[in-house]
Amino acid sequence: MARISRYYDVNRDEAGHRVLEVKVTGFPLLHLPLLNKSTAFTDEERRLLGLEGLLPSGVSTLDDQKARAYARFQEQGTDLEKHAYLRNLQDYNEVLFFALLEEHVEEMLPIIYTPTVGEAVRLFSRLYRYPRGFALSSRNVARASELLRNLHQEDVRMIVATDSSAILGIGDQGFGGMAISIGKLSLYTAAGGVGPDKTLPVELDVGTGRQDLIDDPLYLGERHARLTGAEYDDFIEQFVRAVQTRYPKAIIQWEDFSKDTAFRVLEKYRKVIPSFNDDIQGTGAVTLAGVLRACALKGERLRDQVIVVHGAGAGGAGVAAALRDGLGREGLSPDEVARRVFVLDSRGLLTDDRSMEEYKRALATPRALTQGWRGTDLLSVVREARATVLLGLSGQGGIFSEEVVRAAAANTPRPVVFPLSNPTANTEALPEDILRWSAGQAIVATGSPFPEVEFEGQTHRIGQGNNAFVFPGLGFAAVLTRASEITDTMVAEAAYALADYTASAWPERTYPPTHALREASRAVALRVARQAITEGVAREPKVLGLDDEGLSAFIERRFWRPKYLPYRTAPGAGPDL
Ligand SMILES: NC(=O)c1ccc[n+]([C@@H]2O[C@H](COP(=O)([O-])OP(=O)(O)OC[C@H]3O[C@@H](n4cnc5c(N)ncnc54)[C@H](O)[C@@H]3O)[C@@H](O)[C@H]2O)c1
Ligand SMILES: O=C(O)C[C@H](O)C(=O)O
Ligand SMILES: [Mn+2]
Repeated sequence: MARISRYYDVNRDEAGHRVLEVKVTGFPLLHLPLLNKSTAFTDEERRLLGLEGLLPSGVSTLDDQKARAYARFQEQGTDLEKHAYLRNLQDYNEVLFFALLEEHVEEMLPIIYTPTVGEAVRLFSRLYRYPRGFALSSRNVARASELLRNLHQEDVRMIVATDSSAILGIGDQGFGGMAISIGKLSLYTAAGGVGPDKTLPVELDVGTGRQDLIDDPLYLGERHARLTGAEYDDFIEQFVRAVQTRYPKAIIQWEDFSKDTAFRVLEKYRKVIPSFNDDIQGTGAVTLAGVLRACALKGERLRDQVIVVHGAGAGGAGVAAALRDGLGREGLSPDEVARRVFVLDSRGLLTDDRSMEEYKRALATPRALTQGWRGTDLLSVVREARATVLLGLSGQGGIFSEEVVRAAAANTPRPVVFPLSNPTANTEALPEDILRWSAGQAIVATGSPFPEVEFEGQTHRIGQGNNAFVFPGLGFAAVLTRASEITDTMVAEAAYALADYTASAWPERTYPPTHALREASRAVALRVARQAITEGVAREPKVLGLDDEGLSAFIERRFWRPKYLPYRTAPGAGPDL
């Protein structure tokens, strides 16, 4: 049996039930978040594990503990305090943290994830309390393999790694990006079924371009400019090689790399180690899914739309590529596709006669198409191209102005407007404004959560178009099938799986409600796993011969759930560390 951790393993008892065999007892056992049941240790476990006298005599159930923790959660004054409270709980007792999250996912998702996680990133060095994850820096990267051996986990399967160069829409955050890696992995466990013992958040601390961080005496990261060029490339290379050695079954999700590194790192490593870029590919898939749903809601097809993507970084380019692919699948030729998707960066429309970064070239509009246009700024493009779909990935709060939204509404009875930038302050337009400017006709989804909008007696639900609906299922499928590679077709399958799931379970909506995140992720995981098997990239022998029912049952069985297992000591366990 594969070992799970230096401190424990899961085994079967005589009756065949799962039991956790600990190699640590006494006080340290109460300080390992993956092992600590705190007040839920039974009297017998307390006796056996040297815990008597270390805990109050009352024994709580997990439900009691949840009730206690939820009451404390509610007493926290601000969202940031709630975030800190939940993060402390996670670092104290992970089963309890995930059990609580499971019960209150709609309420707690915006606290552990977007938008509050953005504040936690900004204030990371100030909020810091307990160690979590793996911090690689320019100072220690040469010894990456050796340092990975300091981690107690023996079988990490899912890594989220950031270099913090473009966190959400708030830019370079130095070491603080670690909070994003942690938040994404919490969703992997809560929604994607990957056990917390199999996840590893990573901060690739290559320095920061922020002088204010370098000058901050409390800053916890490396105090030097970002590595670039060969130094940067070597850093990533050493990280990847070390992961391959220590955790050969691991998958990497690249997160919040700025456009300057995101495409390069993805392309260099996607065939070296199973990996994907969440901002490029996850966002592409989630946006395609939402636009497909929006089209269905208005009784049209994707191929009928003219799409403007505002922002051409990792997110924008990924979204444009996914929509182009979607249009191709509906039968449009490459020429026709080029007339349907218009991408803008900070200098306006990408046209093929312009200078631009290499990765943008494939998304550029032929100059000839813009003949006679009055301009190539956002408003002009919406007007001249007669855009029906407006997708915001520029991180520029408020840039979808009244004029822009009205221009889109003039092109079609039901414009689709998705301001997808995070966190909340970076949203390109507020849902209530979009609905007002479009006389209640727009179909709106946002990257950060927004409450529903009442407009002229109608209630409009605002879907959350966030890659959270894609990455947990996509990554989980790759883990379960031990995919050798995460292919573009697997990512596309995630988009169609999400759209189909939403159509059947939430037919009135663009995206499922967040309390259905886990169900949505399972639907995504099933289809992606099937695609991996069909394409021959699945390496897990147990999934190869399975039909859909068998595959679904396999996913269900492997889905980690927060509950306490009975404990016993492993043979040879010491009294403490
Ligand atoms: N909803 C989601 O799931 C999701 C996923 C990924 C990214 N995003 C959001 O997209 C935004 C960008 O993220 P990214 O990862 O692409 O960052 P990035 O740094 O890779 O790219 C940012 C891009 O924004 C564009 N931009 C900047 N100023 C602009 C302006 N004034 N006009 C037009 N374009 C401008 C540029 O093209 C730039 O390349 C962020 O706010 C992020 O939160 C949302
Ligand atoms: O983190 C999110 O909420 C989504 C996305 O990955 C982003 O960078 O904005
Ligand atoms: Mn991101």
